[in-house]
Amino acid sequence: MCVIGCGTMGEAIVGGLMRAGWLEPDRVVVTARRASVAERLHERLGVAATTDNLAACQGAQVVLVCLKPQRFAKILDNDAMREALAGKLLISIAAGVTLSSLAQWLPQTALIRAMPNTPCLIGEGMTVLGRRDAGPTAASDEQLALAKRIFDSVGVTAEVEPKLMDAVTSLNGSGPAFVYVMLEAMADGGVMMGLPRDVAVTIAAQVFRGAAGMVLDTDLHPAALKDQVTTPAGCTIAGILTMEDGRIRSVLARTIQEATKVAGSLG
Ligand SMILES: NC(=O)C1=CN([C@@H]2O[C@H](COP(=O)(O)OP(=O)(O)OC[C@H]3O[C@@H](n4cnc5c(N)ncnc54)[C@H](O)[C@@H]3O)[C@@H](O)[C@H]2O)C=CC1
Ligand SMILES: O=C(O)[C@@H]1CCC=N1
Repeated sequence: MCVIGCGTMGEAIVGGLMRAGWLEPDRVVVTARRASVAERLHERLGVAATTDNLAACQGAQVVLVCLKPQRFAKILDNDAMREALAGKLLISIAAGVTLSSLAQWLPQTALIRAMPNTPCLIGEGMTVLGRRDAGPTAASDEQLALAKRIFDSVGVTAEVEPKLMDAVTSLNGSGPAFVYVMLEAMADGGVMMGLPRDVAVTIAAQVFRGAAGMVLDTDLHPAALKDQVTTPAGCTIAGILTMEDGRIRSVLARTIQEATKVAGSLG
């Protein structure tokens, strides 16, 4: 396997794969733009690291591209790369780089788009996969299963139609940042009411973790879970009405809508 552009996300995924025992260090090569960065990656991850993207792709069966969207064309759209990647599986995690663009550059490569998020770093990621259902660049069921195994090692995976990748880029890829803003704001409220900052942040983070677990581990709708907390004439409903006065639901939903629009323009 090779990881082209091994930055924040690439390192999270490679680290997760090795921790899960899924990938031996001698089975992966990672790339970076600068030799000093490659050297540091080699030291941190214990894997081969190079600045030579072409050689890395030539020696790999599976190629995970973790470059920023604007770097894709320069690195992938050339004959040497087309030849190196023909008949192989390429998985791109970039926002906004469509399967159509990838197929134009690499018409003989099996292609999968994946949208992971930074909690992959701690094995709590969510990754959403998309592939074309026909044509020379459509990944096979076996290739999709392989991609799923890769990302299952750093969290949970799901599949959507390719046309929904911008929506999952926003909800899933950007989602952690939106949660951090909400978490920080709730902790600020605790600080305002006298809690020490570290205590407030720990409580807020555990509230998000616990509440998310309740949604995932029970069959209950979020609204039913909210009702469990909301004592008549109690403090929770007082807080919820304040949230609704601030139009928090439409603000959050529109956040996903706006980020989806921008995600679609990044490729
Ligand atoms: N950061 C996030 O939360 C998420 C990012 N993504 C997508 O993942 C991709 C990577 O994002 P990050 O890891 O955050 O970015 P990053 O900037 O940390 O990683 C990109 C890496 O590419 C390397 N690079 C640049 N030019 C290169 C070249 N010519 N050859 C080889 N390597 C080169 C850089 O050294 C850098 O380490 C982006 O396309 C982004 O849309 C997807 C989901 C979540
Ligand atoms: O903000 C971005 O463009 C990237 C894609 C998803 C998360 N971060």
